[in-house]
Amino acid sequence: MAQYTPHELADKLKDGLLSFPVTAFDANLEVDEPAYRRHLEWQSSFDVAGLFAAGGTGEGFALTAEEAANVVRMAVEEAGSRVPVLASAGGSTKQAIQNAQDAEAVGAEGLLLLPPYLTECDQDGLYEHVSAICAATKTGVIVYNRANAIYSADTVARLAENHENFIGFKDALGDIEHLTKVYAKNGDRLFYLGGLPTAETFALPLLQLGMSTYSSAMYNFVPEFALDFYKDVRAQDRVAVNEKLNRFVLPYLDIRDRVKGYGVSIVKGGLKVVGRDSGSVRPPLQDLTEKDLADLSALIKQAGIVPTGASL
Ligand SMILES: O=C([O-])C(=O)C[C@H](O)[C@@H](O)C(=O)[O-]
Repeated sequence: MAQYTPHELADKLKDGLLSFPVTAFDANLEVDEPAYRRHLEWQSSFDVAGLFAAGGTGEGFALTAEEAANVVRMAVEEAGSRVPVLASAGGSTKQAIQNAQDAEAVGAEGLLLLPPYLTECDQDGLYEHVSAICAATKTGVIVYNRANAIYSADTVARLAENHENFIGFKDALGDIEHLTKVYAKNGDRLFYLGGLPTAETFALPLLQLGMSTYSSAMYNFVPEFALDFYKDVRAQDRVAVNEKLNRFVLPYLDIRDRVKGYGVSIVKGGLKVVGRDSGSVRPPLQDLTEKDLADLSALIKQAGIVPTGASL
């Protein structure tokens, strides 16, 4: 049973950092329940505003619907009393409705709606797709603006007008003109979150466009650093943000960009480095090579951001 109304949820999420926990796998690449629960316990022990289970960093794209529902259930059981847990929904409209209802049944407070799979779509079709999902759940729905699902300012406004539980707009496109139009038209009716890969990189400029928060993948393995970064962003402390970009985030991008799909693999690599192994990534992703892992380890150490209690 949800503890927040959709609007209470939006209020909570918009003013804090958002965690997208990895899904732990064992040596056979099956979901590793104990390791996942340990990770959730750690992730929810800090001051984050929301925890999105089985998202992109959680390899939701590599989970079956049953696995995803199970992962969300564990997240609610483990962390739900401390921080609101949200789930992902994707695929066909019917599949996304099923994901939404599975998530609601296990106590998720909200939903991140991923783009439909393997097709093009235009505004009326997107409107119908999102409308059907909003109508099928009482929980808050956030659309993910990326790939084939680019929501115009008018479509966002139409959804907001017709669905009370439509609460948020997450962006992974980074088109300034588009974001300006969406925010200018919809203002505080929604909350806005940045979701470009390694969201810290863009966090300060996007704040000016109304995006008061973002999904932090690196929060998984350096939570204290990620939270400090978010504080600096919200304080609009450009000097502090730049210092952290130079000390860790930008050199981190250099390792992340060595192989396609490393955006997730590097997060699991970071967890290995800090002694909180969550296993390998599932195909089609690949684990960091030994050299890349060693470089990441050296960078975390050199940046002086080893999490409390860990030793490298
Ligand atoms: O679904 C997800 O994991 C994401 O939103 C992508 C990442 O969290 C992205 O924002 C990042 O890499 O920081």
